[in-house]
Amino acid sequence: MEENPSTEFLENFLLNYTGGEIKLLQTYYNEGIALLCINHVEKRNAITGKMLVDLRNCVLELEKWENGKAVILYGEGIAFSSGGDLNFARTENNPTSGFYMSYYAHDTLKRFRKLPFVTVSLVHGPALGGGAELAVYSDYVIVADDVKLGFVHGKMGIVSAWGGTTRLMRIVGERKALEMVLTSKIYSAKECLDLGLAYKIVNSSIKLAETLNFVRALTVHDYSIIQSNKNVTNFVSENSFEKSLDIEREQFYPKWGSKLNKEALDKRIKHVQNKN
Ligand SMILES: CCC(=O)SCCNC(=O)CCNC(=O)[C@H](O)C(C)(C)COP(=O)(O)OP(=O)(O)OC[C@H]1O[C@@H](n2cnc3c(N)ncnc32)[C@H](O)[C@@H]1OP(=O)(O)O
Repeated sequence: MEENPSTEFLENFLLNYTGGEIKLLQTYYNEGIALLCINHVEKRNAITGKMLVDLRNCVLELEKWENGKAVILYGEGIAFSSGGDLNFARTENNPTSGFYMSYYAHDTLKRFRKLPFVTVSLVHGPALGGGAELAVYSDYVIVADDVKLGFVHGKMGIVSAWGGTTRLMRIVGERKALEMVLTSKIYSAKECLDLGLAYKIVNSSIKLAETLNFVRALTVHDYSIIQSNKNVTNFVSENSFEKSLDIEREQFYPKWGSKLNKEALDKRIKHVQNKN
């Protein structure tokens, strides 16, 4: 296994797994607000290798945005994200592939955390496994009233792949984070709010409009003020954050392709049952 794989090597590997896209929408750029859209609707916004590459390209583009103020990460269709693509999980079911995926995603998401903009995840419907991990990377998690959020990795014989436990602990504290990852429980909007994971609940039928209003209220000042404030808050404990991601990856990748993981992947997986 290459311990410091190049970006080019990792992208060639991940781009074998196509489907879906993550794209930047400039609809509200005039207000300093970017939309980062997860779109793989037919697979409940499962994140393919190609979508991890898309995400990185979006983050690289955002890094160049001089007068930006905020980014809203959201999912098209009826889910925020069903997590890592099970096609990739079943095909690349070995620790080396797990290491490569995790290494690449960590690097992208560390860059996302360092953006000098207010970041907000608008989370609705299922947000499971890697989907829950992506959700907690933002400064603020806004949940719609239909959210079903769960760190279901344990049920899959793995632990978090993309740094989600490190982020989760920072948001909800050690004991609540541990409870969430140890139980793999699926949380409702009210439970997310009570945990301190969600900052606000929005109505699922007008969720983007409500989230935009929340973001507008936070971004009334000039972009230079917002970015300076974000540069300060981003800096605080950055080193321990990055070190913790390294440890999280060391725990994750040997479990990718383990006996437990294989047994879970061999089953028909549905973490949330439809009511009808
Ligand atoms: C990074 C590590 C990780 O993320 S580990 C966690 C991986 N994620 C999962 O295990 C989620 C498994 N999926 C589910 O629990 C359900 O599909 C959820 C998301 C609750 C949606 O249920 P429901 O609305 O009834 O839809 P469904 O099950 O019929 O699925 C529709 C189609 O989407 C697919 N799908 C779903 N999740 C994934 C996924 N993670 N990767 C790839 N495909 C996924 C389903 O297989 C189904 O596809 P198809 O229509 O049968 O072709």
